[in-house]
Amino acid sequence: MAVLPFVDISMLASDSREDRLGVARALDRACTDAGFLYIGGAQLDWALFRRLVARAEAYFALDREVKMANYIGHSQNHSGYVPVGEEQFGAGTSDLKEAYDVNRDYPWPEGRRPLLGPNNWPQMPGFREDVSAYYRHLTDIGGQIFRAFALALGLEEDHFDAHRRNPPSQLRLIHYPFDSSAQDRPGIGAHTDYECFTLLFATAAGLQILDRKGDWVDVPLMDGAMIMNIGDMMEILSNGRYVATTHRVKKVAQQRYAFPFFHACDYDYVVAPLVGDEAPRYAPLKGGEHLFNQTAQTFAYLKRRIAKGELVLANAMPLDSFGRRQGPSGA
Ligand SMILES: O=C(O)CCC(=O)C(=O)O
Ligand SMILES: [Fe+2]
Repeated sequence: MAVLPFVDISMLASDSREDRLGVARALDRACTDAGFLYIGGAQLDWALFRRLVARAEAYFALDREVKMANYIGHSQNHSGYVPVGEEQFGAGTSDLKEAYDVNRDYPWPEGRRPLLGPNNWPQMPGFREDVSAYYRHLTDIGGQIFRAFALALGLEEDHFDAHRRNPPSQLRLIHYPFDSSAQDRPGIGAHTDYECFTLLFATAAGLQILDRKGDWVDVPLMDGAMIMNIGDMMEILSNGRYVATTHRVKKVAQQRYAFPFFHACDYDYVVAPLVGDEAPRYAPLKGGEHLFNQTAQTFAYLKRRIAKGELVLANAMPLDSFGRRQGPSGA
């Protein structure tokens, strides 16, 4: 079992800079030591979480044909239903999970990007409203945490605000079905998250992280807390001070729902180390491009577009370019 640090972010909502700095220091320590942590705080609205679970349960219980009407492979900006088998992390293995993916709902024609456009919503009363309310809530919490990271990295507190006007942050509703015959398939293969940081809420244990020794360890759920982890882009921004920890969901022994929210900066924001006069250890990359390139390497519909020559990736990096390398037990 992993023993992860816990950070209470309540004081990020305080008017006192000293209070906010206190949280920033705790966050800095936790991210330097572990890269995976629990966060709790008075600003987390648990009623929104419960409504999200109820919507997910109702949605995933629909027939496959109904869900396929919103197949993500029909969308132009990566939003919609992800059937079992669509995502492949390792060669020859596909994840045993289905999902519904939404982005920032961006209706305007100007400024669209491969991961920024209008969301694809299912015909299910209340789904759009509750998922959007959760999305807005997590966007607010994420904004507070971005400001704490700015303080932790010695930047102006509002440093990231100007780079987060329309970030293509993704919210995934993931359902890992119970299947007793599939114990050896990964729920989700080993990976790092691509964005700055992820806030995860899940209904059951199952997540594992790769520790410093190269062993997979279980991450237990903690009551009243979300799980947070560093992604590739924060590893770059912090010049490796925080590391994107490799994780997976292994051998699902019970039905499970998980809701990761991946906090990104604007699509065109160039992600480069932001730490003073230290020598940069990472080459800059375009945030949205990295996110889309990594996504295109795991989703079957995007791989098909690449194979047909409809989609050409620029500057794509291997999937395991960040974080600690895979442990001895494999994916
Ligand atoms: O299901 C989980 O707990 C984690 C999911 C995850 O790692 C991801 O979607 O990137
Ligand atoms: Fe992940």
